[in-house]
Amino acid sequence: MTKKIGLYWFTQDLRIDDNPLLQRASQEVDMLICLYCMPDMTRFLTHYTQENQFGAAKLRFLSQSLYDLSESLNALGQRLVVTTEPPLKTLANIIEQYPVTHLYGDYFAGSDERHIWQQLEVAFPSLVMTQDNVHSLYRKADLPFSLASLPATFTQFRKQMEAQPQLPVNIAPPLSGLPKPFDVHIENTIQADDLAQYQEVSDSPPALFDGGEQAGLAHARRYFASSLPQEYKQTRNDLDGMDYSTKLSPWLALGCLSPRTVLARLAEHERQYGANDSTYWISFELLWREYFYWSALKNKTSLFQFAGNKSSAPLTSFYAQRFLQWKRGETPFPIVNACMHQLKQTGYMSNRGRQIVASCLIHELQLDWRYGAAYFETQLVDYDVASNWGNWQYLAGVGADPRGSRRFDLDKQTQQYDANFVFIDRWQGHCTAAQLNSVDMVDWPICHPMSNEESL
Ligand SMILES: Cc1cc2nc3c(=O)[nH]c(=O)nc-3n(C[C@H](O)[C@H](O)[C@H](O)COP(=O)(O)OP(=O)(O)OC[C@H]3O[C@@H](n4cnc5c(N)ncnc54)[C@H](O)[C@@H]3O)c2cc1C
Repeated sequence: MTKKIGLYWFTQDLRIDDNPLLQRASQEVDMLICLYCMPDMTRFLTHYTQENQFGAAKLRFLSQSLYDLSESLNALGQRLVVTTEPPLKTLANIIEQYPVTHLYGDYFAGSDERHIWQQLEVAFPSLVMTQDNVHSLYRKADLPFSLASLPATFTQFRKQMEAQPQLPVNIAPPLSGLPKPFDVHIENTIQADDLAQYQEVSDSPPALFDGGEQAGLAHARRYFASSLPQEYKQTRNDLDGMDYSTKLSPWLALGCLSPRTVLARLAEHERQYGANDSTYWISFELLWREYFYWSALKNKTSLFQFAGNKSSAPLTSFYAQRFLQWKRGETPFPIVNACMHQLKQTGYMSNRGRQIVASCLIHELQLDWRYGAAYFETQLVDYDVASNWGNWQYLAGVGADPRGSRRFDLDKQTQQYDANFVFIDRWQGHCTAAQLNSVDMVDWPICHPMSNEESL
């Protein structure tokens, strides 16, 4: 009998625990290839961000996560192949050159991955291709509506999901082993030792997060064993520190942690400490993540379009200088600068901070929101296509917000969240020379009046 050879394409599902798709592959095929293709700075990203590489914290977290996955796969008798070659070319080459019978992949929220999947479906009609929801809390069959009738707002979505008799938090049983690896020759692979070396980027500050499933599980265990979730709702809008919010997003974003596992830990916490408004609010935020995920699947490429899912685009222009100031944290707004420095150095920014800097880019700097979203994509350790682009659209008034765009008063935000400038001082937000325009409407350099000291 001919052997069944499977190819598992890892993307944002870098884990063994609660991975129903890997579970399925382990039952269906005799041999398996486990593949991950490193993300690259696409032309789109380079164009929108004027950057040519990802942030150091993001790369470190990713490589740690891949190293951890590779170790876990080894322990189950498997091997992870990591390549810098693009996914479509790599997948197509493997399927053409080797007797691959089955292909497995997550239900990707990203349109690039979905496009690749569709191209493979057309090119290899006899290949058995299986997708499952590894990244999300729900599976498609759990939704009480079809994707086409996904509610237009988060509140409607949440109400319908919460009205379900019981949240379907079925965690896949642990894997006891995996089919043997099938040997393939792939160009430009990265060895596990090199992934380990990636972890130490010499000139970057100490990392906030350790990548990988083991670190993610340990973090979730620690967080939910503490009393922190009891006051989450009161603290979640803080700007700095590790304890004011769950800090689960980096592991959730790369799929090192399953959202179902997080909900199970939350339920354990509630049994031990009691449920309150704050513990409920953690599941509320996870529902936001879920809403953005299903919206991305429904809205497809409009997630990246200027007008989003509206009929007309916002009125903006492009000011290269302003965008550069925003990225570098050199705007006239100290709180924005502090947040942007924090992002650059750590790969992380609080939810409040993200709302503040996005509002600044959209309203004060009057830039196209996609420049901001793309820059976040290159820097965030917890970058998630659906949550990132969905939140940006929401704030720009072209997404799922029934209220239209949201402008944050930056002075008020500073008074409310950093009245004593502790955060601004720590992240060096004061930028004395900052001004928005360096040239006037006919490109003539603007001379600002000299200060008293300079004029003496
Ligand atoms: C402009 C902008 C861009 C963003 N980009 C991303 C992104 O790329 N990846 C990402 O995971 N989150 C993104 N968020 C959402 C949110 O800021 C982060 O999830 C949160 O700050 C992560 O920290 P935490 O895990 O401590 O969150 P917590 O406050 O502890 O929340 C728990 C979990 O709920 C989810 N969550 C919380 N808030 C949101 C939200 N607004 N939208 C979607 N999910 C949410 C996350 O999975 C988070 O880990 C963005 C928000 C804004 C305003």
